[in-house]
Amino acid sequence: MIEVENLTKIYGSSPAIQDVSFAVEPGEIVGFLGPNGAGKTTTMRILAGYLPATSGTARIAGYDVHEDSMAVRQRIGYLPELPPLYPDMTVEGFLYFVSRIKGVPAGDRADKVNSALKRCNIEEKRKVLIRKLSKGFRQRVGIAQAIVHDPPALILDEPTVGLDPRQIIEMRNLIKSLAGSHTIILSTHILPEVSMTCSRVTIINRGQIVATNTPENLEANLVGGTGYELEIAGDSEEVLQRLRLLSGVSLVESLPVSSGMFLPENHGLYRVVSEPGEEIGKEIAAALVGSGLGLYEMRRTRASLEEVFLKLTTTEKISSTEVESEIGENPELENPVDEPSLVSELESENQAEVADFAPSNQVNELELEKTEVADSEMVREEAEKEEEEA
Ligand SMILES: Nc1ncnc2c1ncn2[C@@H]1O[C@H](COP(=O)(O)OP(=O)(O)OP(=O)(O)O)[C@@H](O)[C@H]1O
Repeated sequence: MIEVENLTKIYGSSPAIQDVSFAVEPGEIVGFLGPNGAGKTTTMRILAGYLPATSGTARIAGYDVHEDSMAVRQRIGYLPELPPLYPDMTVEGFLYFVSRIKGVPAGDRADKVNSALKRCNIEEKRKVLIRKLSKGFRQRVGIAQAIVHDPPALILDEPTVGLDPRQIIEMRNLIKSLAGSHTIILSTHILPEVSMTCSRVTIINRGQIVATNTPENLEANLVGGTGYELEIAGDSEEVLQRLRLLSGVSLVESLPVSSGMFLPENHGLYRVVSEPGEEIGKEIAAALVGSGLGLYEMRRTRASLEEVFLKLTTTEKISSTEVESEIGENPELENPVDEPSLVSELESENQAEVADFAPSNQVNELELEKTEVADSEMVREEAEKEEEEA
């Protein structure tokens, strides 16, 4: 559903992302995980058609995000880091408005809006002005606007940023409930987000993909095999010998008893690590119990996703002088453009024009962003007019 091949984006002379490739299968939720500045937002914006890549391709449902941006926009829902909501519209009015912009036929709008309100659990807020909503509810309205036209793919950029712990849980549950009927890519720098929400994770660091796998496999690969910690009663030499005789074992050792920990006499702590990919918990238990040794505790231990993440992303930080000189050289950093309005669908014609005349997608980026801002202002006015009429 989402295919990204060798995507590169260069700002000035520094690459924000380099040769990024990954794919998201239909119905999957993939986490795009990386530390600050890794290139997540850049990738999400390219996927959503709001930023042209310097090179490489990205396709959604078979359509190129640059060449067929109109077709792509009809097939995606995009939640930028700062959702573009109109504070003086009611939730319902805003969703009607968005559904119209997204091309939902007039006769279907009520159904689509009701369904988005229901799925995001904001039905009781339908008549409330957006500016009166808490951050958590605004974020749900942000998701509702992304799904109101029922797109097959959702691109969510840091969907839980700024939410309190309860709102984070609610948002994760909402995202999980959307999987299956939607293919989702969500960017985050928060680890539990991916292990709790995503079936696969792609880790990006300093603009490059450093790993793609399920959270479980990433953890298992780091350790090599599965680790087991055991509390066993019996002669220590005999215990070690029994464990070493097991097949599929790569390491057996006795562990020191930490101070403050009480163990009955004749009990000891041990650690066993299996060969890569082997699960030998049952065999360990059978061998110990079969030989009359007392197995009091057995616990599987694995590297946490946090360890994997740190291992893959811990690199030297650029010095502040480098950052300053980067800012000095690049006017875009000094004058960042607002996150594009979701309603800049209207820009598509202008964008097509820009694309026609620009020799490479690198050239038209500033034009594209200017168009986004201009359109967002135009649409804001239109939205206000519509609200007054209502
Ligand atoms: N308009 C721009 N001009 C110049 N450099 C930029 C621009 N936008 C982003 N960058 C740079 O590109 C790199 C990737 O930025 P990006 O915003 O994609 O990272 P991120 O992973 O989303 O970070 P965060 O988690 O902090 O939002 C950073 O070094 C950033 O400074």
